[in-house]
Amino acid sequence: MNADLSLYLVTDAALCGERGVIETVRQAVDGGVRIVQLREKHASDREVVEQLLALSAAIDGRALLVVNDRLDAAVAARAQGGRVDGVHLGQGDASVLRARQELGPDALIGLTANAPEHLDAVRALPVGTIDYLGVGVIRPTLTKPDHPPALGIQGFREFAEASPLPCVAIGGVGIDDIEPLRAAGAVGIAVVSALCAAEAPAAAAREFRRRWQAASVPRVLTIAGSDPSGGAGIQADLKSIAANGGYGMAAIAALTAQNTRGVRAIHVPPSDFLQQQLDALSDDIAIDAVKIGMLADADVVRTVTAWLDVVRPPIVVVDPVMVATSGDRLLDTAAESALRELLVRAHVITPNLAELAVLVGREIVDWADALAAADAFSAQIGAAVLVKGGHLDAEEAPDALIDAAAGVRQHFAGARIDTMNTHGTGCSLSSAIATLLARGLDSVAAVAHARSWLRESLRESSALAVGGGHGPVHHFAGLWNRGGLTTRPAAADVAAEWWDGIAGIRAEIDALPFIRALADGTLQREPFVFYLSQDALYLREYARVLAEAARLAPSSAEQAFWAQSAQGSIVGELELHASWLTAAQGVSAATFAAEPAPATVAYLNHLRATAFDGRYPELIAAILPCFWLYTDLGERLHAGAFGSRPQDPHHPYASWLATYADPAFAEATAQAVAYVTDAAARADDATRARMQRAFDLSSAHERDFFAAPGSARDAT
Ligand SMILES: Nc1ncnc2c1ncn2[C@@H]1O[C@H](COP(=O)(O)OP(=O)(O)O)[C@@H](O)[C@H]1O
Ligand SMILES: Cc1ncc(COP(=O)(O)O)c(N)n1
Ligand SMILES: [Mg+2]
Repeated sequence: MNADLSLYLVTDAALCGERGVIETVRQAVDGGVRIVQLREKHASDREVVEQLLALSAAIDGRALLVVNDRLDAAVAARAQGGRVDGVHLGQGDASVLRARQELGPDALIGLTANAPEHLDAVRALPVGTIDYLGVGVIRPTLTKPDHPPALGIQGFREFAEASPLPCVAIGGVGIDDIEPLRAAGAVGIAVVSALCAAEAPAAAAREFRRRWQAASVPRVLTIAGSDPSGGAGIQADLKSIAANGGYGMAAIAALTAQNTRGVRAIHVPPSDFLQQQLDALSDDIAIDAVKIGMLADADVVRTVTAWLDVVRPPIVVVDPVMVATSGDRLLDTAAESALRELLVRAHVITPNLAELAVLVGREIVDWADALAAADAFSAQIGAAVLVKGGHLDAEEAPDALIDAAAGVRQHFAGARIDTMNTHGTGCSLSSAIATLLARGLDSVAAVAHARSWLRESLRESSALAVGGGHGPVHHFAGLWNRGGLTTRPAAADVAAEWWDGIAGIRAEIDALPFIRALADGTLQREPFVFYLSQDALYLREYARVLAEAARLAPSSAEQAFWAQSAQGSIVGELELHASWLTAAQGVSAATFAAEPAPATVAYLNHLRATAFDGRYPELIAAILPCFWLYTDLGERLHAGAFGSRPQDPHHPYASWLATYADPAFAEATAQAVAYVTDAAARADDATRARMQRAFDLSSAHERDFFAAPGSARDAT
């Protein structure tokens, strides 16, 4: 059974009040009710038949219609041309076997059940006698005064698990029961008072529907053409649906032989084969949204239109594909008038500028003109029109959603992304919108969300290397980046990986006698002065390397950052000289040999060689350990690591300990880490690997630099 029972309205004339049952149902169906049960306990058969006919007209195929108990009225209403889909019977009502016999195999027949013996009775019936069970009550309710004991969510779950048939939850269901009931296996929820007694049944239904949709994965069908290169058509649609949280299905309307450069051939299978694909789906699967793309010719368009009229999917998004990005025609000119019949059945259509011009039958001169045309066309077809500005000759690539009937005129601004990879953007966008609508977003939110997803996929498209023409967008860029699946990691992941990668070196630094003695103040004056002199020599050259990074920086912000760091490094050198002179009092002359020690030379040679190569990413990766390791060590020493006592006025190296715990230095380090790891995240694999090597090497040099002064502890 494929019937959509998700939001099931049971009528109650008393609760509908002056508005009446017919009008209440009309509004509730506007809001997304999928099945209506006329429940009329006291009216005569004749009156029930009349009501069914009126309801059938008001629903107009947008939802299913069944009648409670009155099998004869259902048969009579059908005989008078009403669309009555079936009956819902209680345990004491007419025989389900007789109902099946009189209404035929396609009718929808439901049965109320709430006890284990009811399930035994159902199992004893021939397969196909009943389509679903109405299971309840869930909570005590006034609309069924003689109701059995309430099942609650857990009782419903146990019942549904034991049931051989789909179960709709009924009786006292409130909006907050939707998620738990869906999780408990409900195929739908039946509501009486929350809709019948609502001040605005459409709005109430919309909210129920939204909550229902949000509680599970929507089933989204694309009817479109195949693009074997995977960037547009069916293939793009399925990726887009998956990337946006839907379960994707595809009925192939046409096949193309195309790649990123153009379309070579088109093959259109007989339209009755498309019909078979569509029927196979709708006979078995409740479809939450349909996206329609390339339809090739008038026969195909008419097949889809007729199928929509039977199935009435709750969401229909049509991308009126006429011409591919490459300029090739994807729809017969003869099919354009048939397309109009399809568009009036859509909820949202997504023409690009050229397609909009064809649809309105006139030239579009500019963006303002496009909006005016979309406004008129939206009123004409009764659907929302998303005009796409991808083909504008402008710095901006704006879109606008215009729904004349609903009074929606939403502009979406966005700077044009500098890329050739726009193959399939229209297909991908419309599928994303269909999926997000099916997830319960309203149209403006769905478009906004779909656009920001598409923009990210466009920005990241360079990660793919597909063809030499207009390449595809990277449908899963966001997902892979966030899930750590990608070869392009997030910056934070790079930072974590690199830092972990030097864990061994960091442990070796921590274990150095120099560090330990520095921390607890037992370090002799001589190795300390040696260290200061080497640090001063180092900083002078480090400043030049930083200046080189500033010269190579790709943005002025980064340029300024490295230039400021260079200046900071020079200031640091001058300060070291001053403290060195103070500290050196009483130190033997040999220690003042202001020649760079081997470890200093080695470190500086590595930095200068990297700078000389002129590759900015590697250079800043080589620069980073001096920031990062010092900040880390300084902060830990400041916090008392290894017995350091920075607040102790008698600690001989307290001022040194303070320098490296400076918050401004920590801030600069965070910025440096961000620049470097951002660059690494954006880089290709080979560059990122070279960056990490440069970073690792500098870290090892840091360790050797700390090791060089030796360990002699102060004897005093
Ligand atoms: N270079 C680009 N930068 C940003 N957005 C773009 C770019 N090219 C297309 N888009 C967006 O992609 C979507 C598809 O638009 P468009 O190219 O006009 O339609 P189609 O792909 O059907 O020809 C729209 O949301 C549009 O704004
Ligand atoms: C099978 C098929 N369908 C549609 C398009 C249009 O692509 P776009 O999304 O770029 O307009 C295409 N090139 N191929
Ligand atoms: Mg398109």
